Amino acid sequence: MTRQHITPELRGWIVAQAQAGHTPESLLASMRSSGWEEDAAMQAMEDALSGFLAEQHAAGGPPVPVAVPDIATDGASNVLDAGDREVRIVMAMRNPRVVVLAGLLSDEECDELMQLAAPRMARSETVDVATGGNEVNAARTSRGMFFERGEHEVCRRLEARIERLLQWPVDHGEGLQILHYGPGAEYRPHHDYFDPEQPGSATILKRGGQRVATIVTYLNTPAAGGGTTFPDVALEVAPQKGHAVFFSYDRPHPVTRTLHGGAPVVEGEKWVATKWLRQGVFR
Ligand SMILES: O=C(O)CCC(=O)C(=O)O
Ligand SMILES: [Fe+2]
Repeated sequence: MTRQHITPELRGWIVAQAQAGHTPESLLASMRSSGWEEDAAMQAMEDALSGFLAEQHAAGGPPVPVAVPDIATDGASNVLDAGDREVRIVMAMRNPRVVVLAGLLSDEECDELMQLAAPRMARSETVDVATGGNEVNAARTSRGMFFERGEHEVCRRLEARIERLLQWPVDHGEGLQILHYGPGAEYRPHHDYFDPEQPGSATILKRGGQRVATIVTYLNTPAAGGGTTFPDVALEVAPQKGHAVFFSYDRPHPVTRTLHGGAPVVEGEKWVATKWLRQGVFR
């Protein structure tokens, strides 16, 4: 394939078409009909759009999007093969990308994770973006702990299912985090990615790069409250034992509309297992 030169006019046209919501397929068809070869047209589209996004970023716009894990939800079936278990799609939305799954864990597996975590629970800390260390945070009144990746058989099972459903290597994930919320406890809305503007982020990002997706699995069903909220899109996911909510963010920026939180538990308690997926290998 010869790489054809993209004139500024063509580049402008490609960007304008994409912004107007035309699909890559229709752009490709237009370029093919004006004599472009398919491979060259695809390359030109990619060059034009990535060049445009890089300029936007340089001009203070959002960072350039990266590839993120996803769950295939456009097939005819709402049943997914997680390897050793079938998992069902409860709901899926595109922007932000949010998918709710049923049956990611069995009741017994949920119980086992809570039991294994219980003796190790401490007041939750969040990563201190100013220093790269950990801090206790008033916006997060849960208690929590981290398992090492693959620390127990039940962790390995969950990690293998997630790897298979997301087509994202196990070693691109952090260890499971278990959180426990008592009555009134909450996790106020936040983003899970690391803010590149913060001085501590560079240190954090050396280990595995950015977080690009989250999967929160509910280990029990709270008596009342404790939903996972997405305030940008007024969505609330009801916590149910064994269900999980997946969401992805292709850049560390609010344009991803992935602001989310754990609403206060009104009655009873709430246990979750959170898995964060990274861009690269997390060691
Ligand atoms: O508890 C929830 O519903 C959300 C947990 C969460 O946002 C997190 O662990 O990052
Ligand atoms: Fe979160």
